[in-house]
Amino acid sequence: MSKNALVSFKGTKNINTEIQLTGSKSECNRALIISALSKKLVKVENLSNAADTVTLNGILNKLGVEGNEPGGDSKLKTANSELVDVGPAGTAMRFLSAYLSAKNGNFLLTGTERMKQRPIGILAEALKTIGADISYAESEGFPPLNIVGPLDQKTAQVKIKGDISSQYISALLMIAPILPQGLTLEIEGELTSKPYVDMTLDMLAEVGIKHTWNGNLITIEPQVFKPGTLVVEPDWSAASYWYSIAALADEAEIALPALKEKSLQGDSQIKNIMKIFGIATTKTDKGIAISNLGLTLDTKEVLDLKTCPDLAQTIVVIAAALGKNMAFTGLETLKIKETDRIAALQNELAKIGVTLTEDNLVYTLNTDNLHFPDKVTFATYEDHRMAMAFAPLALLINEVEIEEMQVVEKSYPFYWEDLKKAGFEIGIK
Ligand SMILES: O=C(O)C1=C[C@@H](OP(=O)(O)O)[C@@H](O)[C@H](O)C1
Ligand SMILES: C=C(OP(=O)(O)O)C(=O)O
Repeated sequence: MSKNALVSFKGTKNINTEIQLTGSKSECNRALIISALSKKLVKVENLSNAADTVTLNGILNKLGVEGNEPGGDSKLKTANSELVDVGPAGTAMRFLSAYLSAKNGNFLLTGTERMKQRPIGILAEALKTIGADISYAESEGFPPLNIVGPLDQKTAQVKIKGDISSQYISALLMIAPILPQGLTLEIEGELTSKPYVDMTLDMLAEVGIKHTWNGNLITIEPQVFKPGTLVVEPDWSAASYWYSIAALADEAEIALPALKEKSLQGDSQIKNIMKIFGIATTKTDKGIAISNLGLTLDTKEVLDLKTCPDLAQTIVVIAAALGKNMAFTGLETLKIKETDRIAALQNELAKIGVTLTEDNLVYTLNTDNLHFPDKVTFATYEDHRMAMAFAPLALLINEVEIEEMQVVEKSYPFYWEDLKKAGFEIGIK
């Protein structure tokens, strides 16, 4: 049964703590797929306890690594398909669509009701062009998918739209080395969430997979994985909530061990963005430390979040709470994530008198009527990032109630324990 968190922070708002963040779910989910494709020649270290990673790991372990090579005519003729349920994990859905297409077997790939509304047609059609046997089990263009593998490669050249989700591109790039002809992806339109494609290519490079990227063409030839270990870094998207806590506190010194300034994760750019809100990041022997310098900058610039969509809720909520009428671009993909994150932000910010309005793809905050009631209950819409972005408001609101507190498990299961460690009181209703 779902429970709500009652979050408060009594006394002076000084935060002095050290938080050991879990591994990046994006890095983990790539590492797990790469490890399976390499038939376990590649090992993974520092696996995250994020539910999305636990789910993908469980699925891959159950499927085993036999039959991971396309090309033969080993298709299973059986009518019975194996059910593969990713729950709410977007990366697992997208990466497995490609992975299962290349694997010998007959699969029904599905997820939560929300997952069935998150588009997958661009990836499924690209896979079909390559030679995969995929059909839509319910609605055209959406999960669940019927997949009969292994694919019989027809072509190495495939066009793919870049502006809906980078996960489609990462999914294809990871299977490219094991395809008999490799792959050349021609990215059409603007590439959204580019750092996630860089992360995929960097992790492939770590295990010996070379690529070329010229203009909008990315090519990976057939290649073998080099044995090795992919060591997962802590999650920078999770770190963003500690920047938010630092920004809303009166004073803050927060150590985040093992976090790397130079990271494979694009969300590490939170360290630059948060300078606007007076948060300094320093490198330490153990990792990084963040502190509140007590001065915020007046920014008139429009902040483009196209390369870091998972930071959007964190940043929009901090700006709203600090009364900054900032403007943002690059938020187009937020509508197809765990929930329609634009609508969710609009609904919940209204509870503190803030509006977020769109004009020509520019989203502007109006905080002229910002106020903090004694208690506010925030809905989370089955979205971990709604819970984690709004809970820090307990530094400004006497009591914050976060509905369905367990949503955080998707990427950061120990979020509530870590808040307690930092001095927050967490009641459960
Ligand atoms: O590849 C990844 O690990 C991810 C890519 C991003 O999605 P989009 O490419 O759909 O923006 C991001 O929002 C998601 O949380 C993780
Ligand atoms: C969008 C997210 O995840 P996914 O697309 O993998 O479900 C997220 O973690 O914010």
